[in-house]
Amino acid sequence: MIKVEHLAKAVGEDKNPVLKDISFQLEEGELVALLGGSGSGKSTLLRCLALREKWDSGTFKVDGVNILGKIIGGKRKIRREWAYLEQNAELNPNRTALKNVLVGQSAQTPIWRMVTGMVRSDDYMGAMDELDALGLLDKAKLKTSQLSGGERQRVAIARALTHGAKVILADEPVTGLDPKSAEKVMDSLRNLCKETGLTIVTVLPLELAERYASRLWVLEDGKIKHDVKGRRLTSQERVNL
Ligand SMILES: Nc1ncnc2c1ncn2[C@@H]1O[C@H](COP(=O)(O)OP(=O)(O)OP(=O)(O)O)[C@@H](O)[C@H]1O
Repeated sequence: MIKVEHLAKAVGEDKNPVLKDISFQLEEGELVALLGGSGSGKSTLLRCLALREKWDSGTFKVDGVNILGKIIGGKRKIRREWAYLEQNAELNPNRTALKNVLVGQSAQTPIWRMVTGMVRSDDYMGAMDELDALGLLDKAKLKTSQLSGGERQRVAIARALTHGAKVILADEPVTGLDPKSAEKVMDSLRNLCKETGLTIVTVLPLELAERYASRLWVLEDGKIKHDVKGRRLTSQERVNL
């Protein structure tokens, strides 16, 4: 269980208070869509949760562990078990999809493995399983430069899962994709949440958010103004989107 209370974050030289008071509780397997007008703080919130930004204030607990406390283990837990996918997934274009999955993000991969590209056979099987689950088995041996945008996004997701991600924070994972590819990515994500208990917080266009997310958060004035489960937004709730 993830519990955030009173997260605040001001950005830039003029200390613009983008996040003023963010509080929520999240259970395993939820797929949360972050909505809000341009500049409402969606990316800033994801970056704070990924510990890419220092929090000004607030408490952050995961399974009872105080993440921002003095014990180092809390932050390490997030770095090991959570994956942050930026808008354009960084993959090595000259390596195959499989190699990109195997020799993943620097924080999670031993340096010798990144340099040599060497892998163990159980890692190989694990990576093939994730590629299969994301509908990419037949693309495993292609270089990622030969894949479509949606396929590359799914490789990035497979990489996060292979490296043990329990939570994925994804900033606009389907932006720039054609509608069919976007649906494929969202289908994969929704299935993973349902079947494996993966938790996702992601920025999505409203139409896809309402179709695929189990929960909708509307950010406004530095707060989660609406927190909606199991239904679409009302016209009043979507007025500033
Ligand atoms: N490093 C920074 N320095 C100065 N201002 C920043 C910085 N990061 C974000 N901001 C500002 O904070 C506000 C929130 O930005 P953020 O990227 O979180 O919004 P967003 O909701 O993701 O926006 P969009 O939907 O347009 O991507 C914006 O006004 C942005 O200009």
